[in-house]
Amino acid sequence: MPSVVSKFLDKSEKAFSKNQSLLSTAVIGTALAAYAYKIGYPLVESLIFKPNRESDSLNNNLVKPNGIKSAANGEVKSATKKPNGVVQTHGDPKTNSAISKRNRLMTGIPNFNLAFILQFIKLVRIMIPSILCAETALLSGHTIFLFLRTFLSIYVANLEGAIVKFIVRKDPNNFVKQLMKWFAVAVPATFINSMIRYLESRIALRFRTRLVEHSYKLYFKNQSYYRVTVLDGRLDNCAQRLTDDIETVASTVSHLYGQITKPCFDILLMAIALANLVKSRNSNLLIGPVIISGVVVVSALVLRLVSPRFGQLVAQEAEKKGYLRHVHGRIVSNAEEIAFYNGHKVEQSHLRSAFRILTQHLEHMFAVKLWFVMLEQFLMKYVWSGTGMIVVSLPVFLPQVIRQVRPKKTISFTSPKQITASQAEPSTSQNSEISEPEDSVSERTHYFTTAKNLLLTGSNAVERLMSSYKDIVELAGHTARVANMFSVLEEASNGIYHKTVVAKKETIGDFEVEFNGDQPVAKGKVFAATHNEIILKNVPIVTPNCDVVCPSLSVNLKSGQHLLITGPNGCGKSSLFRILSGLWPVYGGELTTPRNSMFYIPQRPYMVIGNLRDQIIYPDTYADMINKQITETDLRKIMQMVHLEHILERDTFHEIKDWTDILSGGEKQRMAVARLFYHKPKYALLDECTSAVSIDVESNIYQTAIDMGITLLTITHRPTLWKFHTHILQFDGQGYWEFSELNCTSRMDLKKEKDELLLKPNSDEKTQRLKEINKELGEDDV
Ligand SMILES: Nc1ncnc2c1ncn2[C@@H]1O[C@H](COP(=O)(O)OP(=O)(O)OP(=O)(O)O)[C@@H](O)[C@H]1O
Repeated sequence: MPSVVSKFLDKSEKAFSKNQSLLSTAVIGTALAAYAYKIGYPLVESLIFKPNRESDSLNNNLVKPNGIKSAANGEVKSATKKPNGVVQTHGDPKTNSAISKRNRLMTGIPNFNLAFILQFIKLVRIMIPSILCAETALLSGHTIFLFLRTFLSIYVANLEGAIVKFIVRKDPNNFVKQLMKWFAVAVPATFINSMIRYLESRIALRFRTRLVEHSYKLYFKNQSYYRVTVLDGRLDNCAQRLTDDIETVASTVSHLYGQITKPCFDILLMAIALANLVKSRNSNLLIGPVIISGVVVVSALVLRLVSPRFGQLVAQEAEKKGYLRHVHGRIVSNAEEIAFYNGHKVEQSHLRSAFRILTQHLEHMFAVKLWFVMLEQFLMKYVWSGTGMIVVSLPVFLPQVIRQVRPKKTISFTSPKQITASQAEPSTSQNSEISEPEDSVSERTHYFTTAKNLLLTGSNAVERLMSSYKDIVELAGHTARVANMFSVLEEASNGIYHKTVVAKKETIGDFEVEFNGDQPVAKGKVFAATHNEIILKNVPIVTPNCDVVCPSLSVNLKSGQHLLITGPNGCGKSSLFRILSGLWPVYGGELTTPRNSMFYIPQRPYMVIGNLRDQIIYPDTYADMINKQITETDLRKIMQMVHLEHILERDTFHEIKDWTDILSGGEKQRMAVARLFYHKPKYALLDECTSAVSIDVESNIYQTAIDMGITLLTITHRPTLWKFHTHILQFDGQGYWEFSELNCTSRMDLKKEKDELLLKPNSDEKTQRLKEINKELGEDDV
């Protein structure tokens, strides 16, 4: 069998021997052509198609959460989107325009450019707020250790040179001495290395803490967390930016500091050490550095030219990761509903699709990186090493060349020390004749090993500096996302919103939102109530999409006048609460509210992380409760008022549990009412907040609230609650409304008549009468 194979190989070798060189040339040529195409084509493409690409990618970024994105390719399908993102603004126009202008300067495709520098400076100011802070102290310590590390590298390079020299010289005594030194150096060297890593992690954590604190401050300022999700459409996934992106920025900046500082020290000190070494060999000081600098500069230019847009790629990756996390989050928070529906197929397909988008992007990134890294490695590993070898050989070969040209003049390879020694003892010429060749070889080995080590450290330093460029461009991607989040949060807290708006409905009434350029102006005036009154004078109800739901609403309500709000679905009842609470801008008219004396209870009650006590006192803390001199006995009474005493029989006030899952729908609603009784506000905005509570308990609750002196503004479809109200605001669903005193008896009669009519067989007369009654009751006409 082996003979058969060898014969076959023999034959094939003969067959291919003629074409072998041709074949190799073809393979190398094809590889080079493919490489040149891969590197060259994107360059040509970017030069020719650059403007279109940039605008495309910007558009894609703008429309994210509001436009509907196709799952597979991330294209926007929003058919009727406005050409410009509409900006909604309230607050001081001068400040707003200054903030917008500054923020506009800082946007664009993430790369190593002016926008990145501005964004980075902004983040650095947050991460290092002053010269005298913990971060500067840590950075100084880090710098000192990096510097010490470089010194040690030079010392070790020399030591290794000496060790090799004594091996070549066959001098065991000196070899052992140098080896002992080498082991002794290992102790501080390992300590310094560990300290460098420790300080890098500490700095990263400090930076992260600063950024997180700053972002939380902005996130919770003027309800920005609500505004950026509902009123503004620029932040696709705030959670991803607040967690992952901030963490990446902090760790990358901390890492880059060492990555750039250490090589700078290395290059500087290695250059000095190498210069001394070259000087000691009486060689030319200029040739080596000129050759090295030339090669490094050319390599850097080539890499800069062919470098893909890592910043943009990294920003897109973060965006896609954020989307995947968002889909996961939705499943976690709606697990029960999905399980009831058996909707796992749909949810799984959403997850898969989100994951596929991410993997497709990562594959694209890996492919782009492959070609770049190949070129990078070729230049840095092979071209530089070759150059290093040439430079190291120069002091060895050049004197030989010179000696051949000028044979009479002798240049020895001995060290300066030996030169002086040989000059001082001319009589020992016979000895030196024997020992000189051995000494000369060991000295040359010493020189070569030291120079090689120094050059290696130096070239590693330059390599790290150059690959830092890639890291900086990647950092630009994350920086852009974090800085952009800060800008949007800042603007949102100042009332500046950008949102892609879908086509408007027909204008209702004579109110139209006024635009300044592409910015709708919130012209309404808001006053703080002096006597706990609520007054709306010609206030329009306008949605974040700039749809006018009600053109002009006027209501005058005093404390003690309980208001019932009715109307068909989508007529603007909850929106009125949003305007009263200051969540939505006031686009016209005048609004007077006692904002701090109002307490809102939604239909879907929110359960906070914490124990049972925390559920009742929210948004107060335990310290607030103590300050208000409210005891657990008082809380127990409140629990009895809302008929939740049975929970106290099985649970204590102090156990932390997931109350969203533990409590039933009705129990959660009653818990929300318990909050109302704890806070005892002047006004309660009740948005169908007892729809899951039994009618008799609900009546009890309403009576208790009135007895406590709380004025009720209630949205409800239950006639049993009418009797607790004195006034009625009835919307007709067409933008019109009626505000009057509530005549409960006549309303009840109408309701009774409607119920009786519904039991009768269908007829034109019945339909006509039902229409009239529904209009009067402000109910949906079916
Ligand atoms: N965040 C939003 N962005 C855009 N439009 C919104 C937003 N919230 C509500 N709307 C729209 O505003 C209109 C009024 O909504 P609102 O919630 O006030 O209705 P509602 O009268 O409370 O209805 P329901 O009785 O069904 O609760 C609706 O057409 C709704 O689609």
